[in-house]
Amino acid sequence: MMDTEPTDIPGCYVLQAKVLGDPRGTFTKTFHMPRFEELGLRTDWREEYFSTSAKGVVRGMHFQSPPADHAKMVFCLTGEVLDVVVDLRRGSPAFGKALGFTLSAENGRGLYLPTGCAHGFVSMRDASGMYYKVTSVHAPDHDLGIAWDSIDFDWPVRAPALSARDAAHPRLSDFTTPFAFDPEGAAL
Ligand SMILES: Cc1cn([C@H]2C[C@H](O)[C@@H](COP(=O)(O)OP(=O)(O)O[C@H]3O[C@H](C)C(=O)[C@H](O)[C@H]3O)O2)c(=O)[nH]c1=O
Repeated sequence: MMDTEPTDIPGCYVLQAKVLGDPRGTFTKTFHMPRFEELGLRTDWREEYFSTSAKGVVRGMHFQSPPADHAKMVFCLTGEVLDVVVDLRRGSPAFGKALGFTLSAENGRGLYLPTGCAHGFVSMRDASGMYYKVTSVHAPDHDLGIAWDSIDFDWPVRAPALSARDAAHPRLSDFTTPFAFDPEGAAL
């Protein structure tokens, strides 16, 4: 059954799924409504999607601005990524803090991000598949980002493959956050 590990960003948790193996391969459950409710995690998901990335690709750092902001959960279904989250919530004790977590099909680890955090990753192997659930539908006008290399994080790549959009995001130092930290809601 799913377990969570708190991180140094309030409301951001590592999700540890149980990877069940047998001679055919593996079975990993990434969402279970009663368990998520028991863990105090959101269950009001509105969209899910997945992407595949070649080795050395960076996607991020993305978020959706209010009123389309969302909580997000991600799992790496194939390959391996270094998943990165940065806290953009004014007043958070971890404001501006960036953390990285190795996610892979083998380790069954996912990440749960509350609203007000930006998300990205670098693919560490070819064809790394990332699966997402988010609590709001895609809103192109609110689908924003921060330059991947402007956060306080030591990426293992120096010249990654980026989309033109990701190459053009503002730097964190030039960004005025629309998010405020809510100590009551930190668990979500
Ligand atoms: C997110 C999204 C994208 N799109 C379209 C827009 C583009 O034509 C195409 C690829 O979009 P984008 O380059 O933004 O995809 P990623 O760079 O993988 O972005 C994702 O990866 C980062 C790391 C995240 O954390 C975000 O959840 C998500 O934005 O799909 C849609 O039609 N619906 C959607 O919900």
